[in-house]
Amino acid sequence: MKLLSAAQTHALDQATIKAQNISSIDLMERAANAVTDWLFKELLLDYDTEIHVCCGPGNNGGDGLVVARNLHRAGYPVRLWLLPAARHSADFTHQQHQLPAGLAVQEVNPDKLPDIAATAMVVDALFGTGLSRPLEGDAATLVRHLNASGATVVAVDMPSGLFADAPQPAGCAVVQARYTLSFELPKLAFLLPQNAGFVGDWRLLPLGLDAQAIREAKTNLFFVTADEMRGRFPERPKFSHKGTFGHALLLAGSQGKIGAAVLATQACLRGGVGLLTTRVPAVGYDILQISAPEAMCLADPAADFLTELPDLAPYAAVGIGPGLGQQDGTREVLRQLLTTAEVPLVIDADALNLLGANPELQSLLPPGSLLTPHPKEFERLVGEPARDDYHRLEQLRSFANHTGCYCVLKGAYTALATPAGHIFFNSTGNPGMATGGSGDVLTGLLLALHADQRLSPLDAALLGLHAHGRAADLALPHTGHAGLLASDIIRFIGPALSELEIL
Ligand SMILES: NC(=O)C1=CN([C@@H]2O[C@H](COP(=O)(O)OP(=O)(O)OC[C@H]3O[C@@H](n4cnc5c(N)ncnc54)[C@H](O)[C@@H]3O)[C@@H](O)[C@H]2O)[C@@H](O)CC1
Ligand SMILES: Nc1ncnc2c1ncn2[C@@H]1O[C@H](COP(=O)(O)OP(=O)(O)O)[C@@H](O)[C@H]1O
Ligand SMILES: [K+]
Repeated sequence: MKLLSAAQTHALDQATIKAQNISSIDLMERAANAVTDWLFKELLLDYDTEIHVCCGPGNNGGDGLVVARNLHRAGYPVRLWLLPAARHSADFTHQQHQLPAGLAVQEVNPDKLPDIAATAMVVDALFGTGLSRPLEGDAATLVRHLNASGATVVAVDMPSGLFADAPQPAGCAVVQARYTLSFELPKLAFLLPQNAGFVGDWRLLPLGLDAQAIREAKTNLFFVTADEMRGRFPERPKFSHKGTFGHALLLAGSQGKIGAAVLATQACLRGGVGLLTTRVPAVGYDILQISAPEAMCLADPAADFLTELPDLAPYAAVGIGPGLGQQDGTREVLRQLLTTAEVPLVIDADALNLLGANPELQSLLPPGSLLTPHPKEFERLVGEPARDDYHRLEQLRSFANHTGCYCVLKGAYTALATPAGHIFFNSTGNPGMATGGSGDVLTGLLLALHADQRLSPLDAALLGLHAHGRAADLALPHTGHAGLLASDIIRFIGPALSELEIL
């Protein structure tokens, strides 16, 4: 799915109105009816629920007027609050004239704000994508009052005060929604950790926007859905053999962190690799052979950390990083790998930290490699803390662009930046994955997919990120969030990948 800016969203509304020969009021009715349907179906409101609908002066407010009208007609005791404003949009004014006589309407008085019980439901229709500056004055006062009430806030399109595609200054008033009901396409703001407290759980409601206009909209930001990934993982041909799926080399582990090598090894095997050789320091040899008999093990001459790069000739892809440590000898293994490898590289964990501590190594990165930092590793890599999540995305894009590499930023909605400047947000996964070893599993899985010559580097990365989160989602009913272990993710890699084989 494309992520569009506020301006593009507006243009898409206009294109839909033209293509479908409808009025903007028709589109507003569709939007507001979708919101009302959702409230009926999902919130199961009692007829004595206290409901407040707060409307701003634009079309977001217009949506709110229609929602209030719908709820009132359905017999709910709705109170409608209008924010004082010098001007209103034409569609707002039109909808204001359609309000039924029995519906209680009041203008917000900042000196006597509405009494709102903590058990109430509030529909926030103050501002949507038309927000042009941070909230202040009456609007900010009302928003702070709503947030303090403890009521369940359902935001229409956007939590009011939040920009769809840009940061707002710290401390600004922004609605803290329990749910945000947006239309058809998500907004970039929904995917960033700094906005989680405002957006709450977000849902996309159908609006029937013009498909051709969506196809033609230009963007370099995408939210990757399960529907889009289906059919992109090629089935295994009947006469395939282990050579068909590539021989991968994994460089991992150090004294006390052989577990990371084991997890990445097992995940790589479950990722469908044809053959896997794992290189560990000698201390890890027995452990690895016992815990992953399907993998071959090459012990380094050193006991506790890697000091020598094996001959790379047999391998279709190389992964490096999980549990590696940052010893000088290991740094030299990394340097040698970067200068000699002619196959795709997957670079994670301490290999990233070594790249951060030794920036001269970054110029050796073979173009097309995949790096998988979490935000802290990414900060070490670029050597500069991000101002906010939007700035971090720009750093990510610029890093991918100047190194010619694919670079991931891990977390909820993991982002993948490509050398061409696109950013893809992953849609799978859950907070149970915030536990040691989840990232090692990702590295192993990505390595398997990079060794599979049938996949482009981009498809390998997108499929790996999607399947990793999906495997954790499949494990969740068996473990719960707290009980989810990295090894549970490994168990469900197979089923997660199978889902992606079928259209
Ligand atoms: N355009 C369309 O056809 C549709 C629009 N829809 C709704 O319309 C919304 C966008 O409507 P608008 O473009 O009218 O924009 P908004 O309703 O989000 O806000 C614009 C209004 O708020 C004022 N404003 C902006 N920032 C302010 C601030 N900080 N303090 C005080 N006033 C401020 C503007 O001057 C303008 O009057 C969407 O979010 C969505 O909810 C939906 O009804 C679907 C159809
Ligand atoms: N709240 C979350 N929601 C979804 N995915 C998450 C969440 N927290 C962590 N993850 C995923 O789990 C993995 C954690 O990786 P990482 O931080 O490297 O862990 P480790 O180094 O312990 O293996 C990443 O793929 C990340 O996207
Ligand atoms: K809103």
